[in-house]
Amino acid sequence: MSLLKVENLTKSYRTFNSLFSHLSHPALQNVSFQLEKGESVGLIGENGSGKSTLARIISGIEKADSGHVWLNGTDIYQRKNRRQQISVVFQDYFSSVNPTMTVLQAICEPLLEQKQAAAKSLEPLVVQFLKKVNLSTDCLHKYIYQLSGGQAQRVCLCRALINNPSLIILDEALSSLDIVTQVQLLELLIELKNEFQLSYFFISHNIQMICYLCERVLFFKQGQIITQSDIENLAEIKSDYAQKLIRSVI
Ligand SMILES: Nc1ncnc2c1ncn2[C@@H]1O[C@H](COP(=O)(O)OP(=O)(O)OP(=O)(O)O)[C@@H](O)[C@H]1O
Repeated sequence: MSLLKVENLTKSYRTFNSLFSHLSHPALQNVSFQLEKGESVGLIGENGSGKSTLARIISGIEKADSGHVWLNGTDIYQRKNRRQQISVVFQDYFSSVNPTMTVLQAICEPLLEQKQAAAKSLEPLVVQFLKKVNLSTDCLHKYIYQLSGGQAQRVCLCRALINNPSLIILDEALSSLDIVTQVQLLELLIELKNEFQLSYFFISHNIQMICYLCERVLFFKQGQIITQSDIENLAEIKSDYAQKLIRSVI
């Protein structure tokens, strides 16, 4: 059984063009794909092609108009399944976590929503996770706004890991970091993947990062997967659109 099965997802947004009429704009059109346990899949596509909409729907933040998302054979809209098994890290770390929380509070928050526990009692666990993402325990009582971008994104990774998920969605999670920090975090993601048997759904405009982290890549255009390829066969891809996206970075 696949870890993730996405079946015929369709989503449209309404935009009002006057007080009384609206236009329906399709963001996703019959999107289907599967991701196996332990596999990491990249998603690349031009701006506005619907990548973040897909991420929000798979993670259960937003609902599709039609279609299904199955995780380990269970519908993700059953809240308890989603919360424990899918985590998301977004590009904008300062809006993903409340900047006035301490690192301890921010990392514990997903667990506190599930369990009746106090942040203090989870401190030893948080310290273990900080070590895993190479953050000093000196950070524990710092506020999020006092961290650098790279440190804040490591905190977001800790938050994502603490629920022991089987799938982490990374939506442009490294895009706003400098190249040195990007490479450090890519290496860290690979270590964490091996240690926790994770799968990643990695959304990026950068095919080089996708090649580094993933085994397969989906090419997205106007809300549809137009082609896909194993990373090792990328040179043989036929689609002009996919070739253009590959050439735009390499
Ligand atoms: N909440 C919303 N309300 C209305 N339209 C939306 C909403 N969210 C996204 N859209 C529209 O849906 C389309 C897909 O947007 P989305 O952000 O998913 O694309 P994307 O591929 O992630 O873009 P980018 O690479 O620029 O981040 C766009 O036309 C966008 O304007």
